[in-house]
Amino acid sequence: QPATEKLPQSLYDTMVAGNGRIYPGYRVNHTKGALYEGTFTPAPGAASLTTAPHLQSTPSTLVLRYSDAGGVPDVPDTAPSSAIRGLAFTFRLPDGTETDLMMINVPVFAARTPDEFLGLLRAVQATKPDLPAPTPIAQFLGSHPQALRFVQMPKPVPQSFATERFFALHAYRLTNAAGETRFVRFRVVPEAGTAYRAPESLGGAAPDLLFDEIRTRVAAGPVRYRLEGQVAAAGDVTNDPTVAWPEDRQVVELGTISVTRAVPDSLSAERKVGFLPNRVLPGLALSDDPFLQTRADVYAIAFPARQ
Ligand code: HEM
Repeated sequence: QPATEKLPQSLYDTMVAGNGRIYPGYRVNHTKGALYEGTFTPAPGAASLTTAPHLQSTPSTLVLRYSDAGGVPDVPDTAPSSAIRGLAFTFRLPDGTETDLMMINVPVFAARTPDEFLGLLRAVQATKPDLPAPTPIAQFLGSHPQALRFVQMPKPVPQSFATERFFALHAYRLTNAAGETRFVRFRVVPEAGTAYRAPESLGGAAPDLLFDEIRTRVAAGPVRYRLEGQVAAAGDVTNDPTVAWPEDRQVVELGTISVTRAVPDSLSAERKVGFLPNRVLPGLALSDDPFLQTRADVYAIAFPARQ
């Protein structure tokens, strides 16, 4: 990468190029999605970790968007390129204060740094059908075990967006009223439990299987998730989202997410909505994970480009 090249712009441009064509008004990644509303009620233990206002006692309203990764608006939900799914939230307090959380349905990422992620995107794009082995992507995966593990990780199609777990991946730095600071990774666990579809059940599945399902489910009653914070122990890595923290780390229940309503005319509504991994509030700060700032810089390019 030449020194003059700006990383966020390169990431954005490379994603656009990877899509092969532009869908005006749509996101360049997580293009297929749907907007919902709901509420968040903090759990009593949340304030032990942070003074962030949405994690005290006042409920927030939520705007949230379910998505399939990839750059194609009408991709089938069962396509391999849709296997990474997103869930992004804006929490809005009664005084208008806002904070966001962005999650995907895998607990670790494919790249250790944004620069390495750019390398992965470029290796994918440089791999043309008739190239001799080893192809650029095979070479990349051969020299980046975290990326190989990400590619090989099982990513079954969930029964529903309501039976999937989601992870914010990057550590955040939380400070409580006593001034104690801890690193936390947020995740969301479905109240219905996790449930996945058998691959042999997917033949002939409707292209909008999961988006149709969640609309019907929410219309019948609220869909609930638990927001949890996994708390780092001393020495746990906070700047690399490919490194999972051991599962025996303390997990604090932070509150209940209730998805209550599909936003009518989601397609035009979601265009005006954007989420940012660095939209934080006092008591909740970024860690030293370089993705948080670089991603925010990429999203700040992507949002105006689709208005
Ligand atoms: C350097 C790495 C990454 C790049 C370049 C990138 C880029 C993008 C872009 C350009 C969009 C569309 C944004 C918009 O138009 O508003 C997007 C959406 C999204 N990204 Fe990333 N992303 C990266 C890493 C991640 C990670 C690690 C996560 C998970 C924690 C994530 C979760 C999401 C979600 C959930 C959306 C959809 C947001 C929505 O529904 O509006 N991304 N990403």
